[in-house]
Amino acid sequence: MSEVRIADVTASHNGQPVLRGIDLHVPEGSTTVILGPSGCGKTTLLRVIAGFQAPDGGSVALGDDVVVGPGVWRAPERRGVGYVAQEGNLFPHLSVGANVVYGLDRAARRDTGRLGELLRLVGLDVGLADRRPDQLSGGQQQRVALARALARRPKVLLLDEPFSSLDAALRTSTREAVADVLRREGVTAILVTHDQSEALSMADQVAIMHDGHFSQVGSPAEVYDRPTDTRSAGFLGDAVTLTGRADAGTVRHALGVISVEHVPDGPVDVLLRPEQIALVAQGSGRPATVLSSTYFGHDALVALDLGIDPCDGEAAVVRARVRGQDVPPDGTVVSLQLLGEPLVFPHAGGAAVG
Ligand SMILES: Nc1ncnc2c1ncn2[C@@H]1O[C@H](COP(=O)(O)OP(=O)(O)OP(=O)(O)O)[C@@H](O)[C@H]1O
Repeated sequence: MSEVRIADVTASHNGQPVLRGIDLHVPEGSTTVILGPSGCGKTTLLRVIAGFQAPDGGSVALGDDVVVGPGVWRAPERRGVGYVAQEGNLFPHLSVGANVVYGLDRAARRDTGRLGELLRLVGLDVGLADRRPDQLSGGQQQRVALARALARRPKVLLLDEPFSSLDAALRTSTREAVADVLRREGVTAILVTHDQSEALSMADQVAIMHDGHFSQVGSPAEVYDRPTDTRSAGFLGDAVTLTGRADAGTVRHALGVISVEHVPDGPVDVLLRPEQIALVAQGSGRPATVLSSTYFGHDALVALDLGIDPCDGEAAVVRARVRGQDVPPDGTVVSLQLLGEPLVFPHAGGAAVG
């Protein structure tokens, strides 16, 4: 396995720019998860790394090997890149075993020990080797696709929304099995997903993509706790954005007043996570009225009406996260308290200040 270094990669489709200067370092043996809205360029980046699409500029190196760059073009089959697509793309007419060893040299294809090892590695019973893919569940098919990609001992593994076609329960168990294989085998992997919990639970590093570039790259905790702008914050986890006004070292917003440093006077956005808003005993916090709740079992999000926000003269509504058994009925008047420090950004995007 090798580290991946991507430098200033640009790419387009039919003359339309899609990737606008991508830099990324994926350390050897680690998993980077790319998260971003539909159409922002995630698959295009994987295709450039795999060699299915030529970039307009920039370079990609796998270990010491530059596979594409100025004057360099390595064919996809010579890059040592494994690719697992959304649907697995198994050959429907071949058995599971034949799918896994497809593309290996003749000796390796005959080596049933190696086939058994690969199937066990991804948590599949060796007895499934003679079945056809349509005789397996969706989750089993994705594991076969992973075994096939790992069979060639790739330098790097690319996974493009590999769990998106699976139902919730199968998705979680397949994701855990794949994460376990990646860790145990020390695989260098880049995984694309739309699923925030997938990103937070599988990644050593999360890269948030918007409009063909990364707006933030960092550890899951960094990206969740210290997003660099309100858009990235909204993309990874639930976010509450309040308008506020900075004035001589303080920011006034709908839930109170906070002290800040280095924030120019004027309008700001105040960013919180719903778990930073606590419902406390009546009369001991800022009053609010429960509008509605969305129940998730272990927890719930409660929409709360704060009335007219004096900062902008508009109705302010925030969402707080509470335990599943603590959901207040709609219409109840509750008291709110802020936990921890909110982040402050210049109004309408930009880097965090204060
Ligand atoms: N073969 C193609 N020809 C023309 N345009 C394309 C082609 N493939 C992708 N695009 C366009 O390039 C942009 C980026 O597409 P890409 O598939 O990389 O996005 P994505 O972030 O992976 O999206 P999704 O999350 O929906 O899979 C989109 O606007 C898409 O319409």
